[in-house]
Amino acid sequence: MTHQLDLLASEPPPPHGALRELRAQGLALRHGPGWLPEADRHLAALRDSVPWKQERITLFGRSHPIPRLTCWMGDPGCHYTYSGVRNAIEAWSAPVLAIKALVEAAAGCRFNSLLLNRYRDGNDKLDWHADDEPELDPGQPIASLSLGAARSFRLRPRDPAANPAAPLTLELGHGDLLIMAPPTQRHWLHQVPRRLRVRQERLNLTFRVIRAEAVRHV
Ligand SMILES: O=C(O)CCC(=O)C(=O)O
Ligand SMILES: [Fe+2]
Repeated sequence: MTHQLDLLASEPPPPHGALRELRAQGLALRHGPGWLPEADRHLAALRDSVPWKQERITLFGRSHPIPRLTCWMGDPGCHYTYSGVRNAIEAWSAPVLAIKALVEAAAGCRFNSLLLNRYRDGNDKLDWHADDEPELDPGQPIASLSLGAARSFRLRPRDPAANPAAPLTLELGHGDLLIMAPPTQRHWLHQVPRRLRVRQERLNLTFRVIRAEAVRHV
């Protein structure tokens, strides 16, 4: 079922576990508010078990901590370079595999890698980008699962001159699933802006498919 974006505000929320479609030019999303069962238990398990890292990026010759904690997980060989950071791969852990199985069933796709982000409070953020790195398979969806504090997730067309669709903001809450299907990453950018009033932390898991040709067993 396809909805008009401007009708969404007047629609009742979808039943638990259902995904609503959001479409615009070059954009194909499916959003399930509160989709994950037992979200509290998953949040506690991930918070305590994931080997969170404080990565740094170098801008104009100066090194800065990135404004969130991260962890890269995946099948052996699924390396991924993100904002110039070549992440060490962690092996899949049991708490993550439990969520991965549910997300794969909903997305209809097998994921071989995952970026976990931990926004410690509303000061942590993620700037405008698309998940369009060359090692990612552009024909596969990216599935994003959120736990903890609700945060705004903004999307806008990459080239507003070519794409007149209006920017949109989703509030991604505890247990929400957001599937970003092709060609979303090609035509749209997304961000998680700072929200200084948010004191609680939020975890986000983006499941991805690294192209077979890019898997390197070194
Ligand atoms: O935290 C989010 O909701 C988005 C994360 C994201 O866009 C990414 O990891 O590439
Ligand atoms: Fe992203």
